[in-house]
Amino acid sequence: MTDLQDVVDSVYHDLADRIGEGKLADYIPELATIDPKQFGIALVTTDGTVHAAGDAETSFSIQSISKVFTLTLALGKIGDGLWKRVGREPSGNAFNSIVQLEQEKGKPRNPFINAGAIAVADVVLAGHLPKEAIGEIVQFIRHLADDESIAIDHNVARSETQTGYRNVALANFMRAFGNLNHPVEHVLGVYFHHCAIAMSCRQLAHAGLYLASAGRNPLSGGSVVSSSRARRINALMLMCGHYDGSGDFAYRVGLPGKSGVGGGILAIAPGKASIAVWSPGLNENGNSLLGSAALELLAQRTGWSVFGQ
Ligand SMILES: NC(=O)CC[C@H](N)C(=O)O
Repeated sequence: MTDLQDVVDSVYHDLADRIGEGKLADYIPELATIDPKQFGIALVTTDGTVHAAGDAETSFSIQSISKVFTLTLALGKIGDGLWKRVGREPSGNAFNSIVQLEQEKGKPRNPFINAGAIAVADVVLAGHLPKEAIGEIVQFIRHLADDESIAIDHNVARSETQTGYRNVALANFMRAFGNLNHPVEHVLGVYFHHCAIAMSCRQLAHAGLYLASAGRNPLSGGSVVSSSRARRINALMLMCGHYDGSGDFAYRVGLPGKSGVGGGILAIAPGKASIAVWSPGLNENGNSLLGSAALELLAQRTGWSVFGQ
């Protein structure tokens, strides 16, 4: 099968019977109110052509997928200095685990587990008020997606601020080790708000295009990062983007990917396309169940795994 729209349609069609499978991320009360029977796919090729199916225009909470964009901003600010604060190794633990943080003296394993993303938020916050840092992140994502309508879902941000006790614990732990430079409430304000950004699959696939195009975003026109930085962000997504499910995702899909507990996944086929899938039901690792299945079929049918056909 060569026509990409046919591939996207066939993936949607073959999984349509399973829409609604998986478990909502009910530890964030606002996410427990989402209708689980939704499923969207959007694929944007490096020349900007869009192929979509299902609920590809419906906004959802991008949650941890936002960590790809905050990592990109933090690397832009302090470059390799970031790696003094955050590691580059898979954690083999759940996204909100605290166990390694004590053994490794407050240095999170990677920028995609919650602790690592909280340290990244601290870097983005430097020299700003929290609302300025949040504004910078939203503006960056709007620029990448070439879409000014992208915004924060304030109900989700409030819900997480009220119930994010584990993140408060992680942040305090890092602050005790001297790995946060700003007050915990400020850093978490930035973190909770960037996790609460709402986007559709189509917007998200657009925003990720720089990672598929050697650091350039053909839609917004310019260079976002160098090609070597894009390659490295992809490497981190491949190794760490699905937490303790990263090995399984690499085995089944073979593409750099970043999941979020809102049920979205951004996957990158370098040189070919940026792909966003969304279905709110999660598997046991907190990754979209149908979204992972969709990417597995898509990778099979396009032959796009980074490990060869
Ligand atoms: N894996 C995720 O998407 C987790 C992000 C969520 N905001 C949290 O901190 O728990």
